[in-house]
Amino acid sequence: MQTLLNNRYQVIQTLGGGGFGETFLAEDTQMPSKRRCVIKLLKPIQNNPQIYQLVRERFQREAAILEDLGGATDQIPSLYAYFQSEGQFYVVQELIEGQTLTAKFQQQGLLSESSVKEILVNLLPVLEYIHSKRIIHRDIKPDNIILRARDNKPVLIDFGAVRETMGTVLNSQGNPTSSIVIGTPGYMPSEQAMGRPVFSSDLYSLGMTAIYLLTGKQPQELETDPRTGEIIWSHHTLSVSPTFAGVIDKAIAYHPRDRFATAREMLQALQIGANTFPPTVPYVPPTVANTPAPTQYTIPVSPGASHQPNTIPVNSPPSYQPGNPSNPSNGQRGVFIASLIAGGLIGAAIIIAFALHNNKQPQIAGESTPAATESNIIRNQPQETATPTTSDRPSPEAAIQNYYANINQGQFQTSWNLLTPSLQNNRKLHPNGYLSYIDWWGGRVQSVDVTQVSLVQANAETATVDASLRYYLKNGKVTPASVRFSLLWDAQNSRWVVSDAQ
Ligand SMILES: Nc1ncnc2c1ncn2[C@@H]1O[C@H](COP(=O)(O)OP(=O)(O)OP(=O)(O)O)[C@@H](O)[C@H]1O
Repeated sequence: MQTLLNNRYQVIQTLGGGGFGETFLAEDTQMPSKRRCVIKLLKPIQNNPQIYQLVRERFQREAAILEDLGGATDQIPSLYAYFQSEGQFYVVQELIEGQTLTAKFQQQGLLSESSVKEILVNLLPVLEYIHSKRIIHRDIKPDNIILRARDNKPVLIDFGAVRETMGTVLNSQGNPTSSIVIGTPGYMPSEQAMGRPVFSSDLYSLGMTAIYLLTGKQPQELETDPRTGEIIWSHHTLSVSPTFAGVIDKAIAYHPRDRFATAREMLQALQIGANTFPPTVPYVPPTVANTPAPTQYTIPVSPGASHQPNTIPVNSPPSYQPGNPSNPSNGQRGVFIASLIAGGLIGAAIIIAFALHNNKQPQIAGESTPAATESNIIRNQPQETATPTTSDRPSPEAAIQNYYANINQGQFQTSWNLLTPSLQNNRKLHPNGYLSYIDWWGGRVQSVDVTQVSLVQANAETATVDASLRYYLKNGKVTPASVRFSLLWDAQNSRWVVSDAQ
């Protein structure tokens, strides 16, 4: 019989091993039940003091975290003991009987939306708790979540990578240094890869885990949108609702600022997001034609070379100058339109924006390019509104087209990010923020046709555009609308963003 570890633990089998250690299944011979446990051995490399120090810290950290956290929730293994023996470090912890999400996927293939949602809903409170302790897990991935056999609850393991945000490391000058990069490529967001994880880094990793379960694709196998940097994944699954996809998209947004700020927010989004909340705004369609919804509207979109990969709030928005109301005849359209706006403008003219932009053609008002002609772009006051310094910008009309093109392509996170924060936070339009937005655009609207776009005014910082839209709703109805958009020039990202719609 093998000697007992620490005179107490009988190793039964090896569960895994990595660069810094090994994990064993063992039996506690000093407990009456001979209960089984998991022992993690961390092996420092003796001749490398830096690594020795890192491993030692990792060991102590995992033990302390498990002691603190594991006692408070049963979805984190409890710490049973930790000890040092012959220069090696051991952590003894609760054995979670069940299978990792990786094993589950390998056994049963793709998981359904409802199964994945259940996992997220059950895991997010654990993350909320960890984050409330100012701890970032940093290595959430299918391998580190075990579905417990007895109740199917997800249990989070492997706390060797956690970073306590309070425990910033100081360098020799006494300045805080960024933490050592720990995490799994693909599952960790870019800020974490740069050594600066934030709480929403864990939400990103959880979102990537969900995508793996829904699509079977590892993060490296997924494409990204060259214009926005966002990950494109939903076409790999046929059975995910736009609302659920929207929640995951928000979790995995490239920039932390575009993600859910907290685990609770993401949890609420999942709980509310089951299409149970009312439409974005109450609306009565002005006219309804019973024409069938068209097949998926597709618009050629060229990657715009000058477009930055991500969304940054617009800097100091200039004050909005309302233009003349256009087509004021329809008294019902206000609220409806507002929701639309928020939702999505675009349709066809991306072509124009990019064609014009890429060709570096000066945007001479009144000059009609072939693309513009195709898209029925009209400029009402061409000579007066042209801005001499903005000749190589995308046109405001094209920005509106681009907005709706994103919606038609299901890129709701991207279109949402084309709204100014104040429009995003407009509770009349979006009572539940982004959730209301995706509920409307993803849940109820099949596509939007931009039948006409006309420039009302433009200067270096603001523009006003009138658009005629046609909404093809999922219930088969078709609803026309006229909307006046206010746009602001976002110099940082070289694009127009929508600040208002009426
Ligand atoms: N508390 C636990 N209960 C049940 N199984 C566990 C527990 N902790 C780890 N395991 C399993 O042991 C195996 C090894 O896990 P562990 O995460 O410790 O090592 P690793 O993944 O090889 O290394 P790393 O720490 O670098 O991620 C995995 O299959 C994991 O699911």
